[in-house]
Amino acid sequence: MSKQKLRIAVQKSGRLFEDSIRILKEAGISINNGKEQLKASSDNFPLEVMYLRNGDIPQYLRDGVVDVAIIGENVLIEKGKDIIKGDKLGFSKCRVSLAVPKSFKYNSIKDLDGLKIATSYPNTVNEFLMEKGISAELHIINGSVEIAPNIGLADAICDIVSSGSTLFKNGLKEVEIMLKSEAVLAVSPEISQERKEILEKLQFRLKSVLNARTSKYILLNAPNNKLDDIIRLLPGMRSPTVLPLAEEGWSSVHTVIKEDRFWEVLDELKANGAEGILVAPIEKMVL
Ligand SMILES: Nc1ncnc2c1ncn2[C@@H]1O[C@H](COP(=O)(O)OP(=O)(O)OP(=O)(O)O)[C@@H](O)[C@H]1O
Ligand SMILES: O=P(O)(O)OC[C@H]1O[C@H](OP(=O)(O)OP(=O)(O)O)[C@H](O)[C@@H]1O
Ligand SMILES: [Mg+2]
Repeated sequence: MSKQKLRIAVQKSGRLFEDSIRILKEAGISINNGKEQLKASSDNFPLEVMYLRNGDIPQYLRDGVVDVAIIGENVLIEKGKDIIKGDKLGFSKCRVSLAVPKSFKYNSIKDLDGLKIATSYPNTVNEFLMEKGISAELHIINGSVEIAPNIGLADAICDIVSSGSTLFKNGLKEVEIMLKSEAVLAVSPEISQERKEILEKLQFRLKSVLNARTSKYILLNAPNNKLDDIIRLLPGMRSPTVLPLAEEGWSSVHTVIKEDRFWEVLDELKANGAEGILVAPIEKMVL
């Protein structure tokens, strides 16, 4: 095996840290030192982990000092348009939105023309406003953006929204969603061919973890005369496994299903005579 290691940047502390480490672990990659070290190696996969500030990661990727990173799409849109976005990782889902005080009579984006907007995402806001032909004065602040209207610093804000509770607590309402974001595996445009090969192995493992997370293994008993209908509802990976039950006229059907699809088809399965429906988690799923 090659001596080269793939260098991955992971947020040192914050919203992305725990889920980033968890997904690497579920992909079978053990990371030795704690994050106090700022740099750690895996002993069972050619990977070196650098713990960095989220906001600094696009520059490290651009310079080729790290090869890949787990980072919010929103940060790439703000300051890493030249970075390859890579696969979505399914966590840290949020949106970047404009919000105004509840009492603000908001009809359209035109209402923000000439006003002051506080944000940590100036490029994203500027681009959005420019597209709409609106000009506003931006106040760039790094945190606690939602407090800006209350202290008279701005008329509106642009920040990350997830549950909406920070907006609510600060008496604000979301009026425009500028973009939706989740964690992605971003890739440096400078990555070497040799490290790209390691990256492909990592991507394959991450996909298996993500497929497993969103899928369930389902087992049920079905009367034989309804098997065709039930199989139509549960196409599975290639096709379901059908095994005869000890009781004449009945079969056991085993298959894999996306979790959200399960709830959609449950009533139809029951209407077709399915019984004893069991749903179990899947640890890894290799397609
Ligand atoms: N409330 C939230 N819900 C879901 N995802 C979020 C939320 N807030 C932030 N995120 C996502 O997690 C990423 C990291 O957010 P976090 O607040 O931990 O870092 P930061 O303070 O912006 O960065 P740094 O590491 O530079 O201090 C964001 O870029 C965004 O993609
Ligand atoms: O819609 P909500 O679920 O309330 O989430 C949104 C809040 O979460 C983030 O802040 P965070 O808690 O990461 O604090 P920070 O400003 O210190 O990064 C973001 O900047 C918002 O303030
Ligand atoms: Mg934050």
